[in-house]
Amino acid sequence: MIAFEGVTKIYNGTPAVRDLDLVAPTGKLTVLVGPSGCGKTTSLRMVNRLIAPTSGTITLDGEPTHGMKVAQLRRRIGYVIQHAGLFPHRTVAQNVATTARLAGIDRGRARKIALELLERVGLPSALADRYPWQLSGGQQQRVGVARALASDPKFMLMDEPFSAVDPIVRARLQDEFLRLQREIGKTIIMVTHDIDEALKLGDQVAVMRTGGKLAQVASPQALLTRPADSFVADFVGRDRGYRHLGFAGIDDDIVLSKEPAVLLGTPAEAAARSAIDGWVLVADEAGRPLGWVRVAELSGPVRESDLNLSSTFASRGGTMRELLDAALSSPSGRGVVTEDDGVLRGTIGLADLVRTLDERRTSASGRGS
Ligand SMILES: Nc1ncnc2c1ncn2[C@@H]1O[C@H](COP(=O)(O)OP(=O)(O)OP(=O)(O)O)[C@@H](O)[C@H]1O
Repeated sequence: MIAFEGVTKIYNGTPAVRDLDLVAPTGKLTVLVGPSGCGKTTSLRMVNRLIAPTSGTITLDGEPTHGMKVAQLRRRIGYVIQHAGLFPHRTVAQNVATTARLAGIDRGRARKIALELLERVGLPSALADRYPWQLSGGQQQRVGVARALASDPKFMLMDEPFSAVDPIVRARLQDEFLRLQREIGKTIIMVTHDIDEALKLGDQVAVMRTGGKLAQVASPQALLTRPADSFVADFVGRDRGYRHLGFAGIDDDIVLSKEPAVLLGTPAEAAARSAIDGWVLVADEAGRPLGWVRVAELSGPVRESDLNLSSTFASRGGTMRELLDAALSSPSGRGVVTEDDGVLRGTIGLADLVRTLDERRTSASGRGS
C-alpha cells in the first residue's frame, strides 16, 4: 500500500498539491486524474522522491519514505513515463536489463529476465537487440513497462504511460496492460488526464481539482453514478448514465428468451415459420449467430446476402453496455447474447431490457446512495 497523509507541496508560495490524503491499496491500480496543472505529476513524483513534499508523510506498506535511502526507495518502485524515456544508446534488451542490474542481478540473468519480460509485454524477441529509435511509439512504451518490471518491484508509478501513441495503439496497450496487471497484481499509481483511460484502468480513481485538492476517490462505477460534486460530475462527462453500464456485468437476473435460429440455405417458408415479428436469426453450423433476416424480403432459401449485419452481439461474460448496444443495434429489437465461445444463448427485447435497467436503478436509489 502507498499512503499519502496530509501531503502538501508548495512552489513559490503557491500550492501544487494541498493536504493530500490518499491510500493506493496493495495489488490495485489507483489512477490520479484531473485537469492540466492540478498536481497529478507532482503527487506521483513525491512518492519516489523526485520531488520533496513541503509537509506531510508518504508511506510504503506503513514505512515512511523520508527515512529511506533514495536509491533503495527507487529500486522498490518501478517508474514508467510518457515517451518511455528509454536510454537511446542502449539496445532494447539492455534498457530492460538496466533495472535488474541495479537491483544487483548479474548480467546473464538480467538479460534472461529482460527477454522474458519483452515477451510478456508483447514484443517479439527479434526486437531485443534494436535501439529505441528503431521502434514505434507503442513498442517503446511496452519496453518502458518491461524496464519498470525488471527489478520485480512491488510498487509502480506510471505517468501518462499510454498518451504518446495514437488512440488505436493506446487502446491495445491499455488492454494488454490490464491483462498483465491481473497476473502480476502490482500496487500501482498511474497519472492520466484522460477520464476514459482512468475509468477503464482504475480499480479506484482519484479526481484532483485545480489547486491540488482531491475532489473524490471512488471506484469507476461509483464516480459515474455518485459524483461527489458538480466539478467531478462535469469532469466525468456527459454520457455517464450510459457509460456506467460498461462496469455492470450481464447477471443472471437478465432473463433471456429462447431464440430459434436457422441455417443459411433454409427455405423461405421454413425460415418464416421460425420468425418472430417478421425477423429470424441465422446461425452457422456451430450455432454461432451470423445476422438477422427479414423473412418478408426473402425470395428463396436464406443466402448470405440476405443477412442484416447491423447488430452487435453481447457475450455472456460481457457488460450491460454491450447488451444494451446489442438490443439497440438489432433490426429485430431483440439483443443477442452468446456464450463466451460465440454460440447463441438467447435474446432479450429492448423493452424488457430497459425495464430491467429501470428496476435496477430504482433499487439502487432505494438504498439511499
Ligand atoms: N518545478 C516547479 N516550479 C514551480 N511550479 C511548478 C513546478 N512544477 C510544477 N509546478 C506547478 O505545480 C502545479 C502542478 O503541476 P503538475 O505538473 O503536478 O500538474 P499535472 O496535474 O501533472 O499537470 P499536467 O496534466 O499538465 O501534466 C502547476 O501549476 C505547475 O505549474
